[in-house]
Amino acid sequence: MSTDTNAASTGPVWDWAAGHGPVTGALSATTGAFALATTATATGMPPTWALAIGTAGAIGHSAAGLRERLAARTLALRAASWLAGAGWTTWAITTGPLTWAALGSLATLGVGIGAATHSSRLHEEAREEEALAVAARQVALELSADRRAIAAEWVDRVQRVCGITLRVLGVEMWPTGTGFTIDAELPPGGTTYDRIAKEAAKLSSDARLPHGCTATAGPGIHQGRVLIDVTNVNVLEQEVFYPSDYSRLSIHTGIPWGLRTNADEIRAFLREQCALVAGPTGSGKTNMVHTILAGFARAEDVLTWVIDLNAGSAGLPWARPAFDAQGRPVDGVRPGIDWLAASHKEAMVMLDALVRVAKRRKVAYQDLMAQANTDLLPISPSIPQIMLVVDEGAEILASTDREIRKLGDRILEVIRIARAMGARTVLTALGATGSVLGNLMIRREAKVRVALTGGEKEGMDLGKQFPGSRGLKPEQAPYKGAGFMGTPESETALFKSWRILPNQIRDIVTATSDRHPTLDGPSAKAAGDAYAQRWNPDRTQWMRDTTATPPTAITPATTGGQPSAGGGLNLSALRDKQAPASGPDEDAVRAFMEQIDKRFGTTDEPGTTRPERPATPGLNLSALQPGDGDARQAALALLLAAGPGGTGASAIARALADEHGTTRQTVVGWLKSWAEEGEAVRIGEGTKTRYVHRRHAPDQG
Ligand SMILES: Nc1ncnc2c1ncn2[C@@H]1O[C@H](COP(=O)(O)OP(=O)(O)OP(=O)(O)O)[C@@H](O)[C@H]1O
Repeated sequence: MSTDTNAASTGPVWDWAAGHGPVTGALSATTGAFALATTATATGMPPTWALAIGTAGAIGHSAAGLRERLAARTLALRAASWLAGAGWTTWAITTGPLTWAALGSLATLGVGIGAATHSSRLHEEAREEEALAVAARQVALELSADRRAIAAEWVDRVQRVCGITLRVLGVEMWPTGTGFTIDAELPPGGTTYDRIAKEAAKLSSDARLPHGCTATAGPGIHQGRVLIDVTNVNVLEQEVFYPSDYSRLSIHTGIPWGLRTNADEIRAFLREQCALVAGPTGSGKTNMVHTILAGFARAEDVLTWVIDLNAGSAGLPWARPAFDAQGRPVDGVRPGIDWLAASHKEAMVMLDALVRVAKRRKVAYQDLMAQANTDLLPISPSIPQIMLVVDEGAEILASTDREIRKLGDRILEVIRIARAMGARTVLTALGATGSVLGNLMIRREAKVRVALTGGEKEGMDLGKQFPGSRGLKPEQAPYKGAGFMGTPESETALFKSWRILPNQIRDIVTATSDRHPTLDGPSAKAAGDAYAQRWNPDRTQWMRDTTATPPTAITPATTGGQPSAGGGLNLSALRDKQAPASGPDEDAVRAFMEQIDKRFGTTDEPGTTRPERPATPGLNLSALQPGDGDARQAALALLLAAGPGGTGASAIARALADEHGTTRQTVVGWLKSWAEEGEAVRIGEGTKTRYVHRRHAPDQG
């Protein structure tokens, strides 16, 4: 070890940049004065120079102190210190600094300066604290003036509209900035809060609240108090993105599904309940399914099995990032869902396995339940809940087609037998018509209900979907992703689902990969090979076959002579989804490619088309889909610019870090999905792995 290091580790550490305290300040002043006096005596300097220097110092420091707005007392002390030091130095130069009288008086001077500095510092600190307190009092005063104004306004309003005189005890402004709550005492004489509650619409109108905003009264801390929640910002109208906090959730803590009008999160508690999400085409139902899958992916004790006979589209974005172009698992990434069935056959295999799991759990966990003294299987990361999500599942249940009916029966069997054993369902429906809600099992077991209205009135029987809730009108939520939600824990009211885009789904898949549980031993055994092989590349070939749609032989049906929403069994697999040759997606992609071409000079020769671009919009273009973040697009541009040599995740992440704050892990996810989609080619292994854009890939010449 070097001596330098020793010295550094043992000696005091001086911070020459630090300001002076009472001790160092006094030391600095006295040693400075002493040094000047001895040097001046030795060199014969005129003593008046010291006095001139001291006076200049006193003036300079006072000016600086004034700029810092120091107290007059501190300024006087500083000036006095300079002048006293200068006086001593002048005297010492005249009489000789190396006498006992000179040294003694210098020491006394030092102690005096130190003590005075200490006291002036305390004074400065007290002044600063007082100034802060005055500012805080001022803010509080203004705030409470605001609250007083609100209180007075609402006392008048409730008097005018309901004929009740309230005494407001508090007004709490919501941290979300979207409204406030008034806590008030009802007048004596037996007035109840519901006399105000039933005038909600009139109060909202009297307050001139924007559309989608409400003034709702609820019970206070005792029966003589009322809480009035007033929203003044229309959350329903806004596009609110899924939160970027992917913290761990559990089936027991509830899974957030969206926002109330006061911007509070609303959670679905699905340990024992099933859910029904109804929404006509274009209401934002697919988006909502993704936010539901996002919540399940974040939970440490949930495995999600998805059935989507519409080409598996609800589950695909959650599965694909975990597999490469050949369908092999990608290291370190687990799919955000645990099983995906896009065909009738696979759905049947899945449902059979689920019924076997539920039955097996009943036997296998008898001891565990006896020990825990419960008849509900204790769900935990080691015995996870299985959430079966069936897109347009309600229409499957209502179908009269024999084959589809078999699927429907199995879904109903799961709903009927598996509550205690930890398997619940989330079914979506195009419309909450009588044919769906006529089913007793759904009515009884699926009490977590959502109706996405999007302003659609046809087939929207909100009274049937939310029995007991009066006055719900689709017109109240005429926005995509908005509607009503009610659960056994939370009254039916307006709600807005978050918006979620493909790049965020990929982020969530990556971020939650290490937290998904594995199916417990007895269940996995009961589920058998059908489950163990679910991600087998042969079974998932359809996911990579981007031009094929799994055939779904479903015949439109009528139920009890009544056509279901949209006219018969309107499964979207049957809808004409053939996109035009050039849709908005394709246009956006083309515009982006042109930008890249401009920047990197990669434009095709005039007259050449882009044969490698898939002709069908929406296929194999997710790398460039609009809505993907700037960072992702910038990453793609870098990949393209890297040419045939290619580049890697670290290099891209470094280049994006400053502007976009992108992490390497995120870039890894993008590169993997591009490789999988054929947008990029992976070359080399381990630390030598590089990615080359397909335009520069070796086989493209
Ligand atoms: N929560 C939301 N917030 C804002 N806009 C939304 C929300 N959900 C959906 N949208 C908008 O509505 C459009 C349609 O959404 P989505 O595809 O989810 O509807 P859908 O009901 O599933 O329709 P389809 O059955 O035709 O697929 C989206 O492209 C988006 O522009």
